[in-house]
Amino acid sequence: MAAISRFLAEPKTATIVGCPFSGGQPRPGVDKGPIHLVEAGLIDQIAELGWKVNFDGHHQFEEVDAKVDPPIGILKNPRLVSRVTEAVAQAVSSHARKGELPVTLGGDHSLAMGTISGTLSVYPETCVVWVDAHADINTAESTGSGNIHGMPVSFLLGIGSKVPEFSWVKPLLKAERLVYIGLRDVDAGEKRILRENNIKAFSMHEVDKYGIGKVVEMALDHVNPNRDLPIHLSFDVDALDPSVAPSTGTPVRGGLTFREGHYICEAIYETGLLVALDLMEVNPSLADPASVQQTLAVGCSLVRSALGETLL
Ligand SMILES: NC(=[NH2+])NCCC[C@H](N)C(=O)O
Ligand SMILES: [Mn+2]
Ligand SMILES: [Mn+2]
Repeated sequence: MAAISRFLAEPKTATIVGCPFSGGQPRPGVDKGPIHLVEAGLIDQIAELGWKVNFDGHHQFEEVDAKVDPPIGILKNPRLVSRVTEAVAQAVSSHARKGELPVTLGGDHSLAMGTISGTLSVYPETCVVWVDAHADINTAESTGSGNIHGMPVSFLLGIGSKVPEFSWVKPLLKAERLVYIGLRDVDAGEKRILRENNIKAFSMHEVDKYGIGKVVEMALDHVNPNRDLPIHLSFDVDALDPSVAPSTGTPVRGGLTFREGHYICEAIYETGLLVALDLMEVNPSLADPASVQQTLAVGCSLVRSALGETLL
Protein backbone atom coordinates (compact mmCIF):
# COMPACT_ATOMS: atom_id res chain seq x y z
CA MET A 1 0.00 0.00 0.00
CA ALA A 2 1.95 3.01 -1.22
CA ALA A 3 0.56 5.97 0.67
CA ILE A 4 2.05 9.41 0.55
CA SER A 5 0.93 11.38 3.55
CA ARG A 6 -2.17 13.22 2.45
CA PHE A 7 -1.06 16.35 4.28
CA LEU A 8 2.24 16.74 2.44
CA ALA A 9 2.97 18.72 -0.69
CA GLU A 10 4.20 17.24 -3.97
CA PRO A 11 6.91 16.43 -4.77
CA LYS A 12 7.10 14.70 -1.43
CA THR A 13 9.94 16.28 0.48
CA ALA A 14 11.62 15.19 3.70
CA THR A 15 13.68 17.74 5.58
CA ILE A 16 16.29 16.37 7.92
CA VAL A 17 16.57 18.56 11.02
CA GLY A 18 19.85 17.65 12.69
CA CYS A 19 19.84 18.48 16.41
CA PRO A 20 23.20 17.84 18.04
CA PHE A 21 21.96 18.44 21.55
CA SER A 22 22.61 16.65 24.84
CA GLY A 23 21.56 19.24 27.45
CA GLY A 24 18.43 17.36 28.54
CA GLN A 25 20.47 14.59 30.12
CA PRO A 26 23.96 14.06 31.57
CA ARG A 27 25.72 11.69 29.17
CA PRO A 28 27.91 13.27 26.50
CA GLY A 29 27.77 11.84 22.99
CA VAL A 30 24.07 11.90 22.19
CA ASP A 31 24.75 15.22 20.45
CA LYS A 32 26.80 13.20 17.92
CA GLY A 33 23.75 11.14 16.93
CA PRO A 34 22.67 13.25 13.95
CA ILE A 35 26.06 13.48 12.25
CA HIS A 36 26.62 9.74 12.61
CA LEU A 37 23.18 8.89 11.23
CA VAL A 38 23.83 11.15 8.25
CA GLU A 39 27.29 9.65 7.73
CA ALA A 40 25.72 6.19 7.86
CA GLY A 41 23.95 7.16 4.63
CA LEU A 42 20.49 8.20 5.80
CA ILE A 43 20.01 11.01 3.28
CA ASP A 44 20.75 8.86 0.23
CA GLN A 45 18.62 6.07 1.65
CA ILE A 46 15.60 8.37 1.96
CA ALA A 47 16.21 9.73 -1.53
CA GLU A 48 16.25 6.11 -2.80
CA LEU A 49 12.68 5.79 -1.57
CA GLY A 50 11.62 8.57 -3.93
CA TRP A 51 11.72 11.53 -1.58
CA LYS A 52 13.29 14.86 -2.30
CA VAL A 53 15.55 15.38 0.73
CA ASN A 54 16.52 18.72 2.22
CA PHE A 55 19.05 19.03 4.96
CA ASP A 56 18.59 21.60 7.72
CA GLY A 57 21.46 21.46 10.16
CA HIS A 58 23.31 20.31 11.87
CA HIS A 59 21.97 23.14 13.94
CA GLN A 60 24.66 24.81 15.90
CA PHE A 61 22.87 25.82 19.04
CA GLU A 62 24.07 28.84 20.86
CA GLU A 63 25.81 27.75 24.03
CA VAL A 64 24.43 29.00 27.30
CA ASP A 65 27.13 29.44 29.89
CA ALA A 66 26.63 27.00 32.78
CA LYS A 67 27.28 29.89 35.16
CA VAL A 68 24.25 31.74 33.86
CA ASP A 69 22.16 28.57 33.75
CA PRO A 70 21.97 27.31 37.32
CA PRO A 71 19.36 24.64 38.07
CA ILE A 72 15.78 25.74 38.64
CA GLY A 73 14.70 23.49 41.52
CA ILE A 74 16.53 20.37 40.40
CA LEU A 75 15.96 20.91 36.67
CA LYS A 76 19.30 20.90 34.91
CA ASN A 77 20.24 23.33 32.11
CA PRO A 78 16.75 24.81 31.98
CA ARG A 79 17.64 27.92 29.97
CA LEU A 80 19.73 26.00 27.49
CA VAL A 81 17.06 23.36 26.95
CA SER A 82 14.40 26.03 26.61
CA ARG A 83 16.35 28.06 24.09
CA VAL A 84 17.30 25.06 21.97
CA THR A 85 13.87 23.47 21.92
CA GLU A 86 12.27 26.79 21.00
CA ALA A 87 14.65 27.06 18.03
CA VAL A 88 13.76 23.49 17.05
CA ALA A 89 10.06 24.33 17.24
CA GLN A 90 10.60 27.17 14.81
CA ALA A 91 12.62 25.00 12.42
CA VAL A 92 10.08 22.17 12.41
CA SER A 93 7.19 24.60 12.08
CA SER A 94 8.72 26.36 9.07
CA HIS A 95 9.30 23.05 7.24
CA ALA A 96 5.88 21.64 8.08
CA ARG A 97 4.24 24.86 6.91
CA LYS A 98 5.71 24.28 3.45
CA GLY A 99 4.18 20.81 3.31
CA GLU A 100 7.48 19.07 3.96
CA LEU A 101 7.99 16.16 6.35
CA PRO A 102 10.41 17.19 9.11
CA VAL A 103 12.61 14.26 10.20
CA THR A 104 14.33 15.40 13.38
CA LEU A 105 17.44 13.55 14.46
CA GLY A 106 18.48 13.80 18.12
CA GLY A 107 19.98 14.45 20.36
CA ASP A 108 18.11 13.75 23.56
CA HIS A 109 14.35 13.49 23.84
CA SER A 110 13.87 16.93 25.43
CA LEU A 111 14.01 18.03 21.78
CA ALA A 112 10.50 16.65 21.29
CA MET A 113 9.18 19.63 23.20
CA GLY A 114 10.34 21.58 20.18
CA THR A 115 9.41 19.15 17.43
CA ILE A 116 5.88 18.50 18.69
CA SER A 117 5.26 22.19 19.42
CA GLY A 118 6.38 22.92 15.88
CA THR A 119 4.07 20.30 14.39
CA LEU A 120 1.10 21.46 16.48
CA SER A 121 1.61 25.04 15.36
CA VAL A 122 0.91 23.93 11.79
CA TYR A 123 -1.48 21.02 12.41
CA PRO A 124 -3.36 21.74 15.66
CA GLU A 125 -5.23 18.41 15.45
CA THR A 126 -2.07 16.32 15.39
CA CYS A 127 -1.96 13.14 17.44
CA VAL A 128 1.32 11.91 18.90
CA VAL A 129 2.53 8.32 18.93
CA TRP A 130 5.37 8.22 21.47
CA VAL A 131 7.46 5.05 21.19
CA ASP A 132 9.79 4.72 24.18
CA ALA A 133 10.85 2.61 27.15
CA HIS A 134 10.06 5.72 29.21
CA ALA A 135 7.05 7.98 29.52
CA ASP A 136 9.12 11.22 29.67
CA ILE A 137 6.20 12.82 31.49
CA ASN A 138 7.77 13.90 34.77
CA THR A 139 6.86 17.35 36.04
CA ALA A 140 9.02 19.78 37.98
CA GLU A 141 7.50 18.21 41.12
CA SER A 142 7.80 14.54 40.19
CA THR A 143 11.22 14.35 38.52
CA GLY A 144 13.83 12.51 40.53
CA SER A 145 16.71 13.13 38.14
CA GLY A 146 16.14 16.73 37.07
CA ASN A 147 16.98 15.60 33.52
CA ILE A 148 14.62 17.42 31.23
CA HIS A 149 14.63 14.62 28.62
CA GLY A 150 12.42 12.80 31.15
CA MET A 151 9.88 15.67 31.10
CA PRO A 152 8.95 16.96 27.62
CA VAL A 153 5.48 15.40 27.56
CA SER A 154 4.35 17.18 30.73
CA PHE A 155 5.33 20.53 29.24
CA LEU A 156 3.48 19.75 26.02
CA LEU A 157 0.34 18.81 27.95
CA GLY A 158 0.65 21.77 30.32
CA ILE A 159 0.57 19.67 33.49
CA GLY A 160 2.61 20.26 36.64
CA SER A 161 3.72 23.58 38.04
CA LYS A 162 4.66 26.22 35.51
CA VAL A 163 8.36 26.77 34.90
CA PRO A 164 8.55 30.36 33.59
CA GLU A 165 11.57 29.52 31.47
CA PHE A 166 9.34 27.25 29.37
CA SER A 167 6.43 29.62 29.02
CA TRP A 168 6.94 29.63 25.24
CA VAL A 169 5.68 26.00 25.14
CA LYS A 170 2.00 26.38 24.49
CA PRO A 171 0.31 23.35 26.00
CA LEU A 172 -1.51 22.48 22.83
CA LEU A 173 -1.40 18.71 23.10
CA LYS A 174 -4.52 17.15 24.56
CA ALA A 175 -4.13 14.01 26.64
CA GLU A 176 -6.54 12.10 24.37
CA ARG A 177 -4.32 12.82 21.36
CA LEU A 178 -1.31 11.07 22.93
CA VAL A 179 -0.54 7.37 22.99
CA TYR A 180 2.53 5.45 24.13
CA ILE A 181 3.96 2.16 22.89
CA GLY A 182 6.85 0.23 24.45
CA LEU A 183 6.87 1.53 28.04
CA ARG A 184 8.67 -0.51 30.69
CA ASP A 185 10.56 1.94 32.91
CA VAL A 186 8.03 4.39 34.27
CA ASP A 187 8.63 6.26 37.54
CA ALA A 188 6.01 5.98 40.30
CA GLY A 189 5.10 9.65 39.91
CA GLU A 190 4.72 9.18 36.17
CA LYS A 191 2.37 6.23 36.65
CA ARG A 192 0.17 8.47 38.73
CA ILE A 193 0.28 11.22 36.11
CA LEU A 194 -0.68 8.75 33.35
CA ARG A 195 -3.60 7.51 35.44
CA GLU A 196 -4.83 10.92 36.58
CA ASN A 197 -4.79 12.28 33.05
CA ASN A 198 -6.31 9.18 31.48
CA ILE A 199 -3.42 8.78 29.08
CA LYS A 200 -3.45 5.68 26.93
CA ALA A 201 -0.27 3.62 27.12
CA PHE A 202 0.64 0.24 25.69
CA SER A 203 3.53 -1.08 27.74
CA MET A 204 5.63 -4.10 26.80
CA HIS A 205 3.08 -6.13 28.79
CA GLU A 206 0.41 -5.29 26.20
CA VAL A 207 2.86 -5.90 23.35
CA ASP A 208 3.46 -9.38 24.80
CA LYS A 209 -0.22 -9.98 25.38
CA TYR A 210 -1.73 -8.81 22.09
CA GLY A 211 1.14 -8.71 19.63
CA ILE A 212 2.42 -5.58 17.96
CA GLY A 213 -0.13 -5.60 15.12
CA LYS A 214 -3.07 -5.40 17.50
CA VAL A 215 -1.32 -2.88 19.74
CA VAL A 216 -0.69 -0.44 16.89
CA GLU A 217 -4.27 -0.83 15.74
CA MET A 218 -5.60 -0.15 19.25
CA ALA A 219 -3.22 2.78 19.69
CA LEU A 220 -4.42 4.39 16.45
CA ASP A 221 -8.06 3.62 17.28
CA HIS A 222 -7.57 5.60 20.48
CA VAL A 223 -5.86 8.73 19.13
CA ASN A 224 -7.09 8.70 15.57
CA PRO A 225 -10.38 6.77 15.45
CA ASN A 226 -11.38 7.95 11.98
CA ARG A 227 -7.85 7.81 10.61
CA ASP A 228 -8.06 11.40 9.46
CA LEU A 229 -5.79 13.32 11.85
CA PRO A 230 -2.12 14.09 11.20
CA ILE A 231 0.35 11.87 13.10
CA HIS A 232 3.63 12.90 14.73
CA LEU A 233 5.75 9.82 15.49
CA SER A 234 8.34 10.43 18.21
CA PHE A 235 10.61 7.38 18.35
CA ASP A 236 13.12 7.02 21.19
CA VAL A 237 15.60 4.37 20.07
CA ASP A 238 15.63 2.97 23.63
CA ALA A 239 12.14 1.62 22.95
CA LEU A 240 14.00 -1.17 21.17
CA ASP A 241 15.60 -3.88 23.24
CA PRO A 242 19.22 -3.07 24.12
CA SER A 243 20.28 -6.17 22.16
CA VAL A 244 18.88 -4.44 19.06
CA ALA A 245 19.90 -0.82 19.80
CA PRO A 246 22.62 -0.80 22.44
CA SER A 247 24.03 2.69 21.90
CA THR A 248 21.70 4.80 23.99
CA GLY A 249 21.93 6.54 27.34
CA THR A 250 19.16 4.85 29.31
CA PRO A 251 18.80 1.29 27.97
CA VAL A 252 16.14 -0.93 29.56
CA ARG A 253 15.92 -4.66 28.96
CA GLY A 254 12.75 -6.29 27.73
CA GLY A 255 12.18 -3.95 24.81
CA LEU A 256 10.76 -4.09 21.31
CA THR A 257 12.32 -6.51 18.86
CA PHE A 258 13.79 -5.29 15.59
CA ARG A 259 10.63 -6.28 13.76
CA GLU A 260 8.24 -4.82 16.34
CA GLY A 261 9.97 -1.45 16.08
CA HIS A 262 9.89 -1.53 12.30
CA TYR A 263 6.30 -2.71 12.24
CA ILE A 264 5.22 0.41 14.14
CA CYS A 265 6.96 2.61 11.56
CA GLU A 266 5.55 0.67 8.60
CA ALA A 267 2.01 0.74 9.98
CA ILE A 268 2.14 4.48 10.58
CA TYR A 269 3.45 5.10 7.08
CA GLU A 270 0.58 3.03 5.72
CA THR A 271 -1.97 5.36 7.31
CA GLY A 272 -0.87 8.11 4.95
CA LEU A 273 -1.15 10.51 7.89
CA LEU A 274 2.46 10.96 9.01
CA VAL A 275 3.46 14.63 9.16
CA ALA A 276 6.57 14.55 11.37
CA LEU A 277 9.07 12.03 12.64
CA ASP A 278 11.64 12.15 15.45
CA LEU A 279 14.44 9.67 15.99
CA MET A 280 15.96 10.36 19.38
CA GLU A 281 18.58 9.22 21.90
CA VAL A 282 21.06 7.55 19.54
CA ASN A 283 24.38 7.96 21.38
CA PRO A 284 27.34 6.84 19.25
CA SER A 285 29.74 7.30 22.19
CA LEU A 286 28.17 4.47 24.16
CA ALA A 287 29.02 0.79 23.53
CA ASP A 288 31.69 -0.83 21.37
CA PRO A 289 32.18 0.11 17.69
CA ALA A 290 30.20 -2.85 16.35
CA SER A 291 27.25 -2.04 18.62
CA VAL A 292 27.40 1.59 17.55
CA GLN A 293 27.32 0.60 13.86
CA GLN A 294 24.41 -1.71 14.59
CA THR A 295 22.46 1.02 16.39
CA LEU A 296 23.08 3.50 13.57
CA ALA A 297 21.97 0.97 10.96
CA VAL A 298 18.81 0.25 12.95
CA GLY A 299 18.13 3.96 13.34
CA CYS A 300 18.40 4.47 9.58
CA SER A 301 16.15 1.52 8.83
CA LEU A 302 13.47 2.73 11.28
CA VAL A 303 13.39 6.05 9.44
CA ARG A 304 13.19 4.26 6.08
CA SER A 305 10.27 2.15 7.28
CA ALA A 306 8.42 5.26 8.47
CA LEU A 307 9.06 6.82 5.06
CA GLY A 308 7.70 3.97 3.03
CA GLU A 309 10.22 1.18 2.75
CA THR A 310 8.44 -2.15 2.59
CA LEU A 311 9.62 -5.74 2.81
CA LEU A 312 8.03 -6.63 -0.51
N1 LIG B 1 14.33 10.21 27.04
C1 LIG B 1 14.74 9.35 27.95
N2 LIG B 1 15.62 8.41 27.63
N3 LIG B 1 14.28 9.50 29.18
C2 LIG B 1 14.65 8.75 30.34
C3 LIG B 1 13.98 9.29 31.57
C4 LIG B 1 14.31 8.51 32.81
C5 LIG B 1 13.63 8.97 34.09
N4 LIG B 1 12.23 8.68 34.07
C6 LIG B 1 13.87 10.46 34.36
O1 LIG B 1 12.94 11.21 34.40
O2 LIG B 1 14.99 10.86 34.53
MN1 LIG C 1 13.59 6.46 26.58
MN1 LIG D 1 12.44 9.27 25.52
